Amino acid sequence: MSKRIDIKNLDIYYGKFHAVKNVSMAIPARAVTAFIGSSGCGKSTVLRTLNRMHEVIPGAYCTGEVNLDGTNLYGKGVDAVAVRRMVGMVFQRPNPFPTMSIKENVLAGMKLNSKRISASRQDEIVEKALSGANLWNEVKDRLDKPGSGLSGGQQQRLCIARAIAVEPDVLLMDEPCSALDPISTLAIEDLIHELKEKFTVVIVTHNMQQAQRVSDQTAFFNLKAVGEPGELIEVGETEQIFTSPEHEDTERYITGQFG
Ligand SMILES: Nc1ncnc2c1ncn2[C@@H]1O[C@H](COP(=O)(O)OP(=O)(O)OP(=O)(O)O)[C@@H](O)[C@H]1O
Repeated sequence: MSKRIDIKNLDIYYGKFHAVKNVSMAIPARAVTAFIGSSGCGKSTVLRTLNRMHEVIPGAYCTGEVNLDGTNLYGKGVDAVAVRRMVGMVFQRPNPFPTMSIKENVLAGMKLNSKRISASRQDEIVEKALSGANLWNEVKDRLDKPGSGLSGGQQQRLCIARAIAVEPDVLLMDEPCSALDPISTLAIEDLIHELKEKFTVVIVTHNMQQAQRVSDQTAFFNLKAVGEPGELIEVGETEQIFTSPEHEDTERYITGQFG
């Protein structure tokens, strides 16, 4: 569990559109890495290539390497479904399966991955994943009720439970708090602190305070002009990026002068 990622010379395209140019960076294990940058610079695009999720978009492809503890996720014979099991994802809007109970939602990924799980093992997995997502105490007495009956913040924690139930190595989060109120946001941020003990976490956020609160490392992406590909401008320890960035564009972005 918890593996490092090494991105090498990654270029990403949507058909003929070159969306992101030549990204190389390391993402350490057992740490939180934040992707920041103005709208359209390619943060979500890069995030999606870390578990080959961009491949569900017709025409989208990338070149270069994404190595998970040394294994290239784009190497010959590597199965995209197996990759998504190792590298889980949580989206902007909580998206529990509406017709499924809380318990079924947690087990949804497991059932896709393995044939039969005994009832007692299912109970263990559900309790462990919901506890890991800080939701167990709130839902343990209503596991058979629909997941869609929970509050927005609870639904997002349910989605995190669903993602961690399959015990991935990496957890990708694409603006996981953008649809949540401030209290639910703080609950998710606290949870992210705990998750990094077990998982490598990568989070896209527009919220500078959030990047500073939750991440150990920050990567700043930028776009020279509309129609140009997004680029990684700099990556470093979060404190350094926010106190003494090397690039003028980073300084302007974190001080709110553009974006
Ligand atoms: N499915 C898609 N098909 C075609 N182009 C896309 C697709 N998704 C994103 N793009 C384009 O790729 C570029 C990068 O988009 P992306 O969503 O990765 O940026 P972002 O930095 O995450 O933006 P935001 O902060 O607004 O979410 C943009 O020009 C966008 O229009």
